[in-house]
Amino acid sequence: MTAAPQVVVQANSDLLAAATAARLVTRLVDAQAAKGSASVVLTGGRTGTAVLSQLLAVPAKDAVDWSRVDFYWGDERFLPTGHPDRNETQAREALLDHVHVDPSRVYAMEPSDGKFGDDPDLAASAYAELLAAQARPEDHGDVPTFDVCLLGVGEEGHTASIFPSSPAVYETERTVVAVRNCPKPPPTRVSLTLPAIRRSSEVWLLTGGESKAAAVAMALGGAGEVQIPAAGAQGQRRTLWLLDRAAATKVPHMFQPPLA
Ligand SMILES: O=C(O)[C@H](O)[C@@H](O)[C@H](O)[C@H](O)COP(=O)(O)O
Repeated sequence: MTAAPQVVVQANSDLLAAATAARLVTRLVDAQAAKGSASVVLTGGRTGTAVLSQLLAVPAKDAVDWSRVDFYWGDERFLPTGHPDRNETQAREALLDHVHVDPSRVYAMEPSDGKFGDDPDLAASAYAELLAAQARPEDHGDVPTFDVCLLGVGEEGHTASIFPSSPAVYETERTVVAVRNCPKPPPTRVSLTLPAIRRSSEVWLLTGGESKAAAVAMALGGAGEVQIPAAGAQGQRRTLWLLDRAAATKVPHMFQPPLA
């Protein structure tokens, strides 16, 4: 059972990133208060990376014990270590290098020059094994119950590196897969699958700009996940669409906030 979508709209993309960062601090603080640690799945893309940068500006950011946060990725561009286009590289530059994380709790997906060489299938299998090892009995599966899974959304409705009508979107068993011939460069990636994403406690889809309005409207309007993979990204307890006004222009009326 997953949670029906909720929509929160901010005036512009900067406010979207800042408000999401503040919301994330609160979510991590609450998770740590409840169980001593917190887990977050990071996303690549402009919006996701902007949220990480904005986290540094959140006055209460150090209410989070960053050494007790488990960091995962929803997807990774399959590139060499330190490549500027890797989501890990961008996340380290935006946030992880600036707060006191526990390096052993930062779970990056293998690079293309890592221990599995340039085989993305082996890198995907290794990450699936890592997730299974991190899962506890109460998670009821081979993926930890991530406190929050951050996801971006593409113009054609992709999320993570799960693209419309792609082999990844049809995956029902594996939790992590290699993605080849990706329409968004670079072509080779490693990605969580929708079944893995749906093990999250909360899924936050964050996107802005007019170019995303159609995909957002279709996802919230009932499109299937094969056509709009972001529509299949739902959390066990909460599914939150965090938008700016430009991306929300076509959101179905049922999601419009009550008039003040
Ligand atoms: O590795 C990636 O590229 C991301 O994981 C991808 O899913 C991204 O989040 C969306 O394409 C949105 O990207 P923007 O926020 O830059 O539009």
